[in-house]
Amino acid sequence: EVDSQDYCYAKGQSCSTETPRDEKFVLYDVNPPEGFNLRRDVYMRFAIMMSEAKKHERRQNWNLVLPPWFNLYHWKTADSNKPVPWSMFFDVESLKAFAPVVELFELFSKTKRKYLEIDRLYVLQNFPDAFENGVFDDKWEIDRNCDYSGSFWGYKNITVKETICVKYQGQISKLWELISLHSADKYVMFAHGEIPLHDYYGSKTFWDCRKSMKFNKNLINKAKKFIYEKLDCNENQCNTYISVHWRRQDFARARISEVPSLLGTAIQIDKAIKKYHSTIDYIFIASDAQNSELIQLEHQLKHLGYKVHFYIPSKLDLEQFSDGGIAIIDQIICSHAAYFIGTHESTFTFRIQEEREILGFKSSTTFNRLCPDTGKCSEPSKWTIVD
Ligand SMILES: C[C@@H]1O[C@H](OP(=O)(O)OP(=O)(O)OC[C@H]2O[C@@H](n3cnc4c(=O)[nH]c(N)nc43)[C@H](O)[C@@H]2O)[C@@H](O)[C@H](O)[C@@H]1O
Repeated sequence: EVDSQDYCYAKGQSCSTETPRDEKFVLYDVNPPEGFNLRRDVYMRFAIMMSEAKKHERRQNWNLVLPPWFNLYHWKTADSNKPVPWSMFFDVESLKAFAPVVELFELFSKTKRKYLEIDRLYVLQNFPDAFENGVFDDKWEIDRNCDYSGSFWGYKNITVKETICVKYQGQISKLWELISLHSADKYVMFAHGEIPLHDYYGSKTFWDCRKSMKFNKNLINKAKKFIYEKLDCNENQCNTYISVHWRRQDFARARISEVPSLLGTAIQIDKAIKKYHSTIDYIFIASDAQNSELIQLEHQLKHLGYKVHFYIPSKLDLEQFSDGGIAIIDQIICSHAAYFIGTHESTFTFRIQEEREILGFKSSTTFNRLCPDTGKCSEPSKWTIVD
């Protein structure tokens, strides 16, 4: 470990309180089955908490460690048992301009440590009854010492001094109350980071943080090249194509009251185009569907006179970008379309909608959903940008 005294003397300074030794770190992890796009929202909760901390004198030395992408349930193609840094998907300099974040590997290189011992790991858990006495209060309660079944993103050289289970509900800023229980702690981790909620969802700070989540340049370039070559557009707001996020797999099996059949999807896309943009004949479809379903949908839409495009990664693209990068490229292409139709309650769709708000599209071109073939179809929630 770099000794902060040596650091100060080497620089010929007297040691102020702001030395590397004083830097403290919050780490967090998310429930393993949660997907990529919910995890992006969990990051925002922590990033906003850490950025707000800069306003408090006693919290200014806290940093957030970006949890590597590791073993994601939906990512089956690439080598998913290697921890992937955030720079693969995001512009980390842009994240840093919003909040004090470091990649996990940077933590090792920064301190020249070979191992990391976390002072305290809080395993967050839900209260059995969130609405005790009919009200949802923000509260936490230390439960007991307990075990953690996570694997620290595959890092064998991370250990913990003490693991504590805590029932927790409410705003994320209350985590400071837990942190302050042991003021000498330098490395504090929260497991089940998805449990604390945003302090203010949809606020200006929320959107500032969201805007800072710029994608990795290679992914943007790949998506823009596709848009230019296949969808004939070189602008931020394209008027040459309509995009659809067609979430299938578990949604098609377990949410049949909320999603359309294959034929129903083609009919709805056709209707939406006729209603809003009758001159457009390019359709871009992002989907997690099986190839056989994509071929059938393409066939239906071609039959109705449309030119259908999918982004199909080459083997090299897959190796270079991995499943996560391919999903982002799909999202970027959807974001620039004249009109977007998403899947109800898919976080993949939500992130595209946010991107379109940032790009300045009219909300009426963004908050549209595929409906079930029959039965009720509620309006999608509209989370519009606050500048
Ligand atoms: C009901 C919940 O839904 C949640 O999914 P939902 O919010 O849509 O969105 P995600 O949490 O991102 O999970 C879906 C994953 O499936 C892939 N995927 C989905 N749609 C597309 C697409 O259009 N293109 C590409 N390339 N990949 C796609 C992608 O790997 C993505 O991370 C799940 O994470 C939860 O486990 C649970 O199933």
